[in-house]
Amino acid sequence: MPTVLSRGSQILRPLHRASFKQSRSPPFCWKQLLSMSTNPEPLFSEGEDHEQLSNDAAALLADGEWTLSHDRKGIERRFQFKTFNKTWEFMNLVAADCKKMKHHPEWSNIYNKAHIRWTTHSPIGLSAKDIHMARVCNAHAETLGALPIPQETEAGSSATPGLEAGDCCVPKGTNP
Ligand SMILES: C[C@H](O)[C@H](O)[C@H]1CNC2=NC(N)=NC(=O)C2=N1
Repeated sequence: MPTVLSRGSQILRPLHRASFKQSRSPPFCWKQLLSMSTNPEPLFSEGEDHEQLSNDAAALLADGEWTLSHDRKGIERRFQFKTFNKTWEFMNLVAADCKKMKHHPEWSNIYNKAHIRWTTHSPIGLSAKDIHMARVCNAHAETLGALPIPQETEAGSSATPGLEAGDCCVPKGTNP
């Protein structure tokens, strides 16, 4: 047993020294890191008008309903309706516009909720088509009387937002 311990400490010592040296000179700018974490910019698809898209994205994200995805390559929003039928109707309307635009969402549905993420796969990133389709979703949701959803706090939002299993299984009336 003592042999194992002394072998272990021999291995650890040089590693400790190396990591101490590295921690004395941070390889990034703290100011830049702070601004990225508080107000991250989307990663736009190549070939897009970044200035125009940046303004459009900022306008869309302003009220907090659409949020920037964690990888910054897309935008996402949760919709909620009174019934499953309304939710399905909403998804059908969006699907018809996807066909026209030749642009498709990453989405999921549980009962009366739909989670939609718009991102462009080729070229990768956020594009004008994503912004356009997000607006299309907003318009259809309004027409169908989407319900307001309480906004999640920063601490409460999950790394992979969407719908949780069991989201449909709450007693009637307690659903937010
Ligand atoms: C040929 C066709 O237009 C492309 O494959 C489309 C289809 N739908 C798409 N949808 C999304 N979200 N991103 C794309 O890059 C994409 N490409």
